Amino acid sequence: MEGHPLALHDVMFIPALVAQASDEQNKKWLRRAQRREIVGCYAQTELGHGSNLRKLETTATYDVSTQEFVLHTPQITSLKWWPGGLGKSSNYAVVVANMIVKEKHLGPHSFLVQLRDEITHQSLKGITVGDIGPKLSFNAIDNGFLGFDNYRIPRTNLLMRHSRVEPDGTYVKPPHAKINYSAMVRVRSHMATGQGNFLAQALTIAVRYSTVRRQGFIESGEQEVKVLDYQTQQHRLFPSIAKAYAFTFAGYETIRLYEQLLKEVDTGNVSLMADLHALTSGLKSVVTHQTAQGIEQARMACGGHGYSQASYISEIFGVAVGGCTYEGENMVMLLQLARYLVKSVEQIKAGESGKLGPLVAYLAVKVDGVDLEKGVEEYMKAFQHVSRLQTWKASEKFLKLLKSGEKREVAWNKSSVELTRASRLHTRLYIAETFKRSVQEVADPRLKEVLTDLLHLHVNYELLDMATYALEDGFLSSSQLDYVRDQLYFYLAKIRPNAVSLVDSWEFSDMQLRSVLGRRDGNVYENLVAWAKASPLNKTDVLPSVEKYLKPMMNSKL
Ligand SMILES: CCCCCCCC/C=C\CCCCCCCCCCCCCCCC(=O)SCCNC(=O)CCNC(=O)[C@H](O)C(C)(C)COP(=O)(O)OP(=O)(O)OC[C@H]1O[C@@H](n2cnc3c(N)ncnc32)[C@H](O)[C@@H]1OP(=O)(O)O
Ligand SMILES: Cc1cc2nc3c(=O)[nH]c(=O)nc-3n(C[C@H](O)[C@H](O)[C@H](O)COP(=O)(O)OP(=O)(O)OC[C@H]3O[C@@H](n4cnc5c(N)ncnc54)[C@H](O)[C@@H]3O)c2cc1C
Repeated sequence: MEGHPLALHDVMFIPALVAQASDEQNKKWLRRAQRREIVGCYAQTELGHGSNLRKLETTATYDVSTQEFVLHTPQITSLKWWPGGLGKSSNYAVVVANMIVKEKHLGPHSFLVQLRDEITHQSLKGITVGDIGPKLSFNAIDNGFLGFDNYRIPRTNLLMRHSRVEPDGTYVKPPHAKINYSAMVRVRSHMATGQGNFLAQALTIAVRYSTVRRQGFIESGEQEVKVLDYQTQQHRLFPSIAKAYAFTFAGYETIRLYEQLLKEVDTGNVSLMADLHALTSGLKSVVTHQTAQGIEQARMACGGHGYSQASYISEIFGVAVGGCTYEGENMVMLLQLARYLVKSVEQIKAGESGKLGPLVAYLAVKVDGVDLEKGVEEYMKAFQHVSRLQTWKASEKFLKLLKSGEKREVAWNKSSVELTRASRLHTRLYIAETFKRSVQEVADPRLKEVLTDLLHLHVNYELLDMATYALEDGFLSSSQLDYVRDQLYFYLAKIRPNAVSLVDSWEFSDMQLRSVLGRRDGNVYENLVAWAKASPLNKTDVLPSVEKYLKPMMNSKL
């Protein structure tokens, strides 16, 4: 759970080679990487810049006389900082640097760079590399720093699948300006399933424990109730169970789209890039945020024992919450999706609705009201309405500021909170729609019934959560919201008998969960005592600190 020093080798180094190195280059490097003869990482972020890639400072200047690139770290803020596995484990890196050819700055490009000797593992001359120190979590990964002192690499180490520098310095442009960002898009495409998995782990622990823990009464009776029978406990946990499934379904779709994109790009078709970038930017942001919230609620749902490391939920939280930052800070990525939404509104205003992609076509179609009692389809229309309303509102605000003479960037900044709200609503609509579609495709009728209950829970929970938007223009009435509330409570109770099966179906082993509270056999109390007894503080009855500090204090006459 704390990560693995080779994680980035698999998650980013190899995928960057697959997507960005030419076939010829990969004949040389990929097999070696796959066999782990060389170990690599993805070195992009710098001490001074992570979000704004166009301002990366590491330079790769082409020297036509030797046909080499000279990598250099001009100042302290240009040090690579954060890359996982960079500090100690990797002997190679895909380094993203600002490429300069014939004095022309050509923007961020990726290079394969050897950092350490393959035999001794010592860092090479011209390379400064090390670990950045302990972090909130992921402490089994050596996130590192890296500096170059006019370090030379062959021209052929520029990853040349999509763009090239010829020996004479002629630059051949890629088919899409952002094609070198593909390793990031890949990770973002995988993050919804990865985060769904973290959420699922925390929920398995909390739900299982909530059937072991008995405290208080609902009706006066002989035995105290399992805390899972409290409506508040169900409200805390069950909507997150639905989300863990929803995120997984949405993630399957983005992974499939990424694979499709890879194939299409190889045939020169880059049309999917903008759509997938917008989609994964929003999805990674919403999913990581909601996952972190869900895990924290799962911890609190375990009361005092949730706070103990024996629950293991704090570890899961630490790792999962990193996703709000890595692969693009969430606000920054929500604003990337917002660009796409605003452009869509501009297209509609220009009478070009026909050109809108399928995920944003709803922005052009107004709906006057919904009859929620007719079922999930009507909820989708309500989600579309709130997303459309907010997207138009935020876009109009931005466009009005522009018209009033504000500079584009200033107008954008002044509209950015509203824009991020639009991005979240659009993404939540996407999640609900993929959830609905995925459940419709389930063949087993009993499984479909349980998942349909979860879907109903999800849409009612979500609509209530975004109710202010729907009330704002009178789209939903307060009696409709009462209906949504009643439905929510109905589905909480309906899901209760299946809650343990729903989390058990994820099939985490005790070894994976590492949680005393979430044990499959439910023997929580005996094992909490055993876990406490194993604490290093309990190795001796009396600690050395008694003689050293406590006694002098207790015996002091002052
Ligand atoms: C839960 C973890 C899951 C991870 C799983 C990964 C997959 C693994 C699979 C299986 C393995 C499972 C095992 C899991 C084990 C887990 C182990 C631990 C994993 C830890 C992983 C940690 C990895 C972390 C790595 C990193 O963080 S790398 C660094 C990431 N950095 C960023 O993301 C930087 C963010 N910034 C940017 O991307 C860019 O700066 C920007 C914000 C996009 C802006 O770029 P730029 O300035 O160049 O462009 P703009 O001017 O803003 O826009 C101009 C137009 O370009 C369009 N655009 C931008 N980007 C793209 C793109 N990528 N594609 C297409 N188009 C793009 C933009 O939309 C603009 O268009 P316009 O039309 O509006 O003009
Ligand atoms: C666990 C972990 C693993 C990582 N692994 C890697 C790795 O393997 N390789 C790698 O290269 N990097 C890695 N990183 C770095 C990571 O990708 C960056 O930290 C991340 O992209 C955020 O960039 P930043 O640190 O520059 O944040 P900043 O941009 O400095 O963010 C600070 C604040 O500024 C705000 N902000 C910044 N720009 C804007 C804007 N335009 N509009 C509005 N608000 C803005 C942000 O929203 C945030 O609130 C990792 C980071 C972490 C935490």
